Amino acid sequence: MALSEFELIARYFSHAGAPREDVALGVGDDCALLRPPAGQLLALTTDTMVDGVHFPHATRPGDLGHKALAVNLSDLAAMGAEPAWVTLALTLPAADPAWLEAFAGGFAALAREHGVALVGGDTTRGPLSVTVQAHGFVPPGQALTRGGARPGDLVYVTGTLGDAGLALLALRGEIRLPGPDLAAVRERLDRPRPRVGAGLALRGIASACIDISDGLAADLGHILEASGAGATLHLERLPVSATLAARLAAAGGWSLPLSGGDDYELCFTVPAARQGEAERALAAAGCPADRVGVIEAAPGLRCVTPEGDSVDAGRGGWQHFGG
Ligand SMILES: Nc1ncnc2c1ncn2[C@@H]1O[C@H](COP(=O)(O)OP(=O)(O)OP(=O)(O)O)[C@@H](O)[C@H]1O
Ligand SMILES: Cc1ncc(C[n+]2csc(CCOP(=O)(O)O)c2C)c(N)n1
Ligand SMILES: [Mg+2]
Ligand SMILES: [Mg+2]
Ligand SMILES: [Mg+2]
Repeated sequence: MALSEFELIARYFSHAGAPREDVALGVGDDCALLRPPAGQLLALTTDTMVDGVHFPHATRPGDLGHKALAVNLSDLAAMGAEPAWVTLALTLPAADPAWLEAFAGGFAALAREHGVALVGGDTTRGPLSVTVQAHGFVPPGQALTRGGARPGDLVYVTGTLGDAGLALLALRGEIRLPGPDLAAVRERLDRPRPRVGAGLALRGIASACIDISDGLAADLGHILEASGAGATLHLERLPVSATLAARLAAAGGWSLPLSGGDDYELCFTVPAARQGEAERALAAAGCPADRVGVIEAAPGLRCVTPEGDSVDAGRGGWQHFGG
């Protein structure tokens, strides 16, 4: 017997997250009823993923469930917010139990890892598309915004950049990778790890922060615009995996780390006087980070090589319109 819409919701999504005491009423009524903690700000964000646009059609459903949640937790991380609740709006071409089981499993595993409750959503038929809205908490005055970078601040990036873009090149047949390297970069594309702990550790230390979804050049560009500043990036300092480092020229030079996107790492700025504090806080959070540049008063992004040559970062980055 075919699964009805309400059986589908009850079976796969009524418990696809962590239980939380601040959820007075979760999945099943016209609204969820939630208890925001007294004295904290609610941080709220949403991102959509569309088949063939945000993920290759062949993406496994468990990976899609993970990634749709991960990209939203990444935005909470970028603000220094502590994740709490999420909603899930799903548009599905068909109600396939095996697909739903795997999708809900990937979603629930990451939700439980971060103590996040799935409190509601929507289910419709149509071309595959997944929208998550994530809610988190941050004390007043402690959110990491895009607008606080000042000349002299140091620019940092967590983890490594460009592997997700390399995976897309390989999946399109534009570059050949040995099996283990392909598996490693596909893991970065399909199962990004949102830097929630790093965002929390940077509260009260970073002067600005953003998560890297469209590419470092574009996303650092948002910090620069919001802060009314510019920056110089030292390309040789950009953190890349051994897999990407071994074939950087074949993969388009610095274009993947600068503009490949889908990295879900954090780019943040720190006043020079707080460099040690920032590096210790991130180390304690178990998050690698590299100092890649400096904020300057002159607007624009300048990318330089150790020889002093300038490289054009272009307008770069992932955009749905224009560009
Ligand atoms: N249709 C819209 N209506 C209102 N606000 C929007 C709309 N689309 C985007 N925004 C807002 O514009 C800002 C930038 O959105 P954007 O989606 O670029 O950020 P992001 O989620 O950090 O990046 P990405 O989508 O690449 O992960 C955010 O504050 C977002 O809430
Ligand atoms: C099939 C396929 N084509 C391209 C990409 C790359 N990509 C898609 S969306 C995005 C940035 C974030 O999007 P948004 O700004 O909408 O949140 C990036 C880097 C992909 N992952 N899969
Ligand atoms: Mg967005
Ligand atoms: Mg973001
Ligand atoms: Mg986002």
